[in-house]
Amino acid sequence: MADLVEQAKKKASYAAIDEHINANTHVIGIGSGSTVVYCVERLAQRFKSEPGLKIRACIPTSFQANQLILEAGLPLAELNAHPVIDVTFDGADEIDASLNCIKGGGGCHLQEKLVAAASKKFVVVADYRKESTALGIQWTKGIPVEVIPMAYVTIQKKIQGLGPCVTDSGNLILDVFLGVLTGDAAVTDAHLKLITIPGVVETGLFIGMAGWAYLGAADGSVKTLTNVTSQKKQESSVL
Ligand SMILES: O=C(CO)[C@H](O)[C@H](O)COP(=O)(O)O
Repeated sequence: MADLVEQAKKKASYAAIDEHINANTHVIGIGSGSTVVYCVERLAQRFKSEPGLKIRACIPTSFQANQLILEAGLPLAELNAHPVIDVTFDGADEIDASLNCIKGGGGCHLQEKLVAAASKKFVVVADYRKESTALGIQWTKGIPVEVIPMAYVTIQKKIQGLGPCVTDSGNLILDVFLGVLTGDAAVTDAHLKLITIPGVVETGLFIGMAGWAYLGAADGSVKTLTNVTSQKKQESSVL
């Protein structure tokens, strides 16, 4: 089982890198979690063996991603130096039919969302366990919500989340279960309900950002899902 899941993560990651990295890809966002490890592995293989690739900068979304980039010998840079990213690869905790995602199971969703929002293309990589018809079915631990420490108790009274854990930005994470979110409107409502509370910095709901999802299956195949509306919105929002 564990081997099948790791194989699925690897196959999905390799397919995503091979389809989205070419001679015109210069700035790449690197997400966080166990699946993107394989993206960085494949990226480094190609960077070292294909002189035609002109990768100038890899932008991390966490301390973990920072170290992955450094250890792979890829060029590390920060978002402030490269505010427009060609493509970002990231994992997800759950992905619905519109490619809306719950992210932040690793506590990195604030920086992940900043990098995703600066990217012309946002590509999600995951294994078969993450695909869902509605958010909240597969990932039942709740939506990760990043809050500033001073507001932790007042916010917890309002939304009854479980936590906290400390993020790379020095904030706290509360996990808030709002039930099963069926359809784009329900996902947006849940995000708005949380983000409008004073002291909430970001939610783990990534709405209309992912244009592609590569999902590794247990049989070794990779399923590709696309959302053309999100692709266009994402590309136009960073230009
Ligand atoms: O959002 C994330 C971290 O904040 C991760 O991308 C998400 O938790 C998926 O991780 P993994 O690839 O290990 O399943």
